Amino acid sequence: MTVLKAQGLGKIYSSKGNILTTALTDIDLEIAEGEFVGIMGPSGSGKTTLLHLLATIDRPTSGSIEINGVNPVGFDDKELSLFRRRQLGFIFQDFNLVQTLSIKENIILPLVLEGMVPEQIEQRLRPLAEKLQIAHLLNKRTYELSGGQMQRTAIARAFIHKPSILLADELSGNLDSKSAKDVMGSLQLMNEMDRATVLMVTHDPFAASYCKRIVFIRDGKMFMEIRRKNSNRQAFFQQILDAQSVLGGNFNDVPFARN
Ligand SMILES: Nc1ncnc2c1ncn2[C@@H]1O[C@H](COP(=O)(O)OP(=O)(O)OP(=O)(O)O)[C@@H](O)[C@H]1O
Repeated sequence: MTVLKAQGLGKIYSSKGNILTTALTDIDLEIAEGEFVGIMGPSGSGKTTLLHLLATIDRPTSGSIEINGVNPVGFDDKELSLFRRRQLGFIFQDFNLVQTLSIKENIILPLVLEGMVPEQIEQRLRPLAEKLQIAHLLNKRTYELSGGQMQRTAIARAFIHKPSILLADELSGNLDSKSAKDVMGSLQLMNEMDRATVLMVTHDPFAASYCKRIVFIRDGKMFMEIRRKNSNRQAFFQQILDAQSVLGGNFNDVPFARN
């Protein structure tokens, strides 16, 4: 089943003085249920723009987007935020957790907003927290957690309402290599065991090596796509590095030692 379908997506920004910047041109992207897709490309190639369009945070200049068969084009702001809250799960580089809430309160927030009863919330929370190895942290506050623990909390919050797709923006960007490994392993677990559909933007070839498919963009256009053939993540990591060298440009590379 197709979860996300983008056709002919284009984005032109106009800034002060009527200067136009073409950020994206004619992007087609289809993501099926259970896929784990990475978007990579040199700095300024349009990755964040693409993620914002797919997340319905920004509107395309041309083309269309369907999420779960729904094109949100005519939605007003209120309908759009409800659509986003129900259909999408977000994971950000800086975690975006609420500091005044406990870890548990942070995770269950999407269910509380939907008015779910406490027993049902608990039934959703427990197995998810255990799977992400944060069950022992539920009564703590965000400042008591490590970066990796905070990001696993953010994954739990993004997934607890069973969104159609998880959208992640540089989720390993603020993490040391051990935490990045744990967080990517957790995301992989959600993908493999719970069939979470994941789309992530990343600069980091190590994080990207957990994906099953990588879409490379350059100068706002689709450049190439590579797929992981088997469970050999190290081989895929090498394939990603090779693709980056073909692509050229500034990738803000991270040390390769992580592999
Ligand atoms: N709000 C904006 N107004 C005008 N131009 C913008 C805006 N946002 C992005 N751009 C331009 O659009 C192009 C694509 O930017 P985008 O941030 O999507 O790239 P990126 O691949 O995410 O880059 P990076 O890896 O450095 O974060 C760039 O030329 C950028 O300067």
